Amino acid sequence: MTLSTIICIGMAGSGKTTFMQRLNSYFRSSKKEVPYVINLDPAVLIVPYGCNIDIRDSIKYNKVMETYGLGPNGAIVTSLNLFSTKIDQVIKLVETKNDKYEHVIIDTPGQIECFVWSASGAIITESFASTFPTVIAYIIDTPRNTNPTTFMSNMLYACSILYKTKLPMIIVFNKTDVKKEDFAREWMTDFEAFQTAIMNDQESNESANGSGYMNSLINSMSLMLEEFYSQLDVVGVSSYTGDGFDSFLKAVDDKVIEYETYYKQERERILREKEAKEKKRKEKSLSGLMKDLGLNDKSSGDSKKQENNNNSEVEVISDIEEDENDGFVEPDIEETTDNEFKSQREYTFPENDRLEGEITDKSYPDLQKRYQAAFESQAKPASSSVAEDIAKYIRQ
Ligand SMILES: Nc1nc2c(ncn2[C@@H]2O[C@H](COP(=O)(O)OP(=O)(O)OP(=O)(O)O)[C@@H](O)[C@H]2O)c(=O)[nH]1
Repeated sequence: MTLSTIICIGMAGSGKTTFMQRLNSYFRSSKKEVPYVINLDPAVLIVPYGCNIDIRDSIKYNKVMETYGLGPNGAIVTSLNLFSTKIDQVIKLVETKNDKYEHVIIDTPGQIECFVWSASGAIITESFASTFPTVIAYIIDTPRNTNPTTFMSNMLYACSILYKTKLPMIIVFNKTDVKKEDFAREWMTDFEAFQTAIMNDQESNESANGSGYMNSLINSMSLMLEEFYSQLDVVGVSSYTGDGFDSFLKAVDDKVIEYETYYKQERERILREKEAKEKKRKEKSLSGLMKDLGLNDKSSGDSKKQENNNNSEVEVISDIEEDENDGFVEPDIEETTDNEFKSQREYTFPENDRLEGEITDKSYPDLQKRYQAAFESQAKPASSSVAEDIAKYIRQ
């Protein structure tokens, strides 16, 4: 069995959380399958579905605001940053579930830009995508996108996410119990129908929208979007009634195959290119450093070896920690509102490592020693004349 990941992204209020709740219950009732559920929204008050991993267990959003003096969005980004420092542990934990689960479903913050455009959002997405076949479900509030201009803006956002994440994407028109997604399908396949919608919109808003600039911009963009539409699967669902979830899961299966046949190779190629570039950059900066230190080629070769040796010994913080607790700690039951789901929780950060993410001597007792050893092995010894000069200077 191969685990695949579905990351739900969408504008605030598009219905991501309700969609996750329905998807979770749909898996259980219709597919007789239990999905592995992750909540990455640190600011949500109540999560109405059972979570296996909840960012709120590790990071207290209110405390992040207080501690760092941040506003709501800054605190979401900072919370994600803190969480992303431990993403390797989360991935390792999820990997151990490979035999038991088929799907991991992930809810993201409603403030879409906090996740999509932040470094941590990229790290989290990338970590999942490089370990499991990963699909983006872009959730759209259908009734609110009946205006062609709003529709176009939303599609451009989806387009930018597709090109940023380089992952297969399913456009999910949610709330079809209120408004069917047919109009959107038509706009996505028939350029003239979309032009007509724009013209109608222009006529009805003539007084408010005097200049035709916006509409001509939209016209040209819609041509560009044709290419984007061709890469998408489109489904209409109602998270209220459960309508359309069959098609959604079918689309997920198709996209997983697409991931395996196309995206995976493409990602690996990009990764190889990145690694080669990084290697070149490191070599260049190392030779620059050696030159600055006045070392000749032979010694620089030795130093390179030494550096490589040191690098191979360096562990990431979480590796050190892992030896101690393997990523599992007791969940903090009292502090959350959704106690009924708490028993499923599997992952929080260790208590002394919460929030500030500060590396203390207590948490990592040998870190200081290792830094010292690395420093001593790398540092250039001061010549005796320099030492004398320094001593003279101190005596003065
Ligand atoms: N009619 C209808 N309403 C829905 C549907 N899905 C969600 N809603 C409503 O849309 C509103 C927003 O839903 P949420 O699930 O909270 O949306 P969200 O995207 O998670 O919101 P944020 O996390 O705040 O960004 C709520 O009032 C839901 O009840 C649906 O399929 N049909």
